[in-house]
Amino acid sequence: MVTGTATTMSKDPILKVEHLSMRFGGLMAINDFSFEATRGEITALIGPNGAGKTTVFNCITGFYKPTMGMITMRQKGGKEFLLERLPDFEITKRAKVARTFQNIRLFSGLTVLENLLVAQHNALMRASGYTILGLFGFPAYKKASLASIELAKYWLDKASLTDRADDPAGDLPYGAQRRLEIARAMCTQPELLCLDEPAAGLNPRESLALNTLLRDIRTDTGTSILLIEHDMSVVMEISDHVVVLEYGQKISDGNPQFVQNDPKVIAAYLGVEDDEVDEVIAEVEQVAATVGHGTGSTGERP
Ligand SMILES: Nc1ncnc2c1ncn2[C@@H]1O[C@H](COP(=O)(O)OP(=O)(O)OP(=O)(O)O)[C@@H](O)[C@H]1O
Repeated sequence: MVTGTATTMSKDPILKVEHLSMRFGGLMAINDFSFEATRGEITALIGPNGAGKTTVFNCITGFYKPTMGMITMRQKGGKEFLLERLPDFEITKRAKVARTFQNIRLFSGLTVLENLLVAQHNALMRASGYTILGLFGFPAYKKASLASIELAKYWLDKASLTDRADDPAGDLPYGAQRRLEIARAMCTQPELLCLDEPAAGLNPRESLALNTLLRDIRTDTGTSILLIEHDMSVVMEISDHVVVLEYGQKISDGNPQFVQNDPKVIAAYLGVEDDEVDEVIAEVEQVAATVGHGTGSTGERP
């Protein structure tokens, strides 16, 4: 029995991906993929290795131009941007979509605080009127400069990094670097934050700190989050909505409980055919019972 709810249409979508396809030579990495992310929610994009998750992210954030399809970002005020038509820097600046990468990309020689200030470069340059004189004379620049420090301090605190503010970013432990990357992305004041495997390589304590930071971002700022994640404990604990990809196609879409119990998802992760799922689960339960680790199963499909 599959419990939970499948997703239909979102009432207030911040992101709509429609019929997205991406071809690399002879390989169709993404094939007619559609989903919606709801404003103010955490949406997780999951799937086995090579399913196409990063390719979808790269299409949304302008690193790849999709072969086909439409990606619509709808801001709070109702303004819409077709992301597949914007250059990547405009996707951050105008559409207000920020992202982090699978491999951490901080300015490791700059301090933690400086990393957060660099992220606000665009706003500061605008306030300077794009002139050297502006930097020294414009009251607007001074005001913007103070505001940027306040914003950096806010995110230092949220990411539990205030005591490391003056240390080089490269000296931070791995988990703290991940939180700094997210804090830096938040300093661009995005409406949609895209995180590529934020929990990769984290220990359980760092994973908990990450979950807290992501929940705070959603609750305190209303920023919508789209994340790719392999760590199922993170996905199940913090996501409102989960979309599953396999071989570039959507195989499931719903709340975490629905997706976790969907035989198609179980089959994809076990690497078996859909109709073999019951058989495999029965075998696993039998082995668990034999070695004395009962699964506590009621006999229903998990
Ligand atoms: N630039 C590229 N050129 C050619 N093939 C690519 C390119 N980028 C991705 N691919 C291929 O597209 C498919 C999907 O890759 P992608 O990295 O999007 O998957 P993924 O789900 O993010 O995988 P993982 O979980 O391992 O990071 C893979 O077969 C990959 O080899």
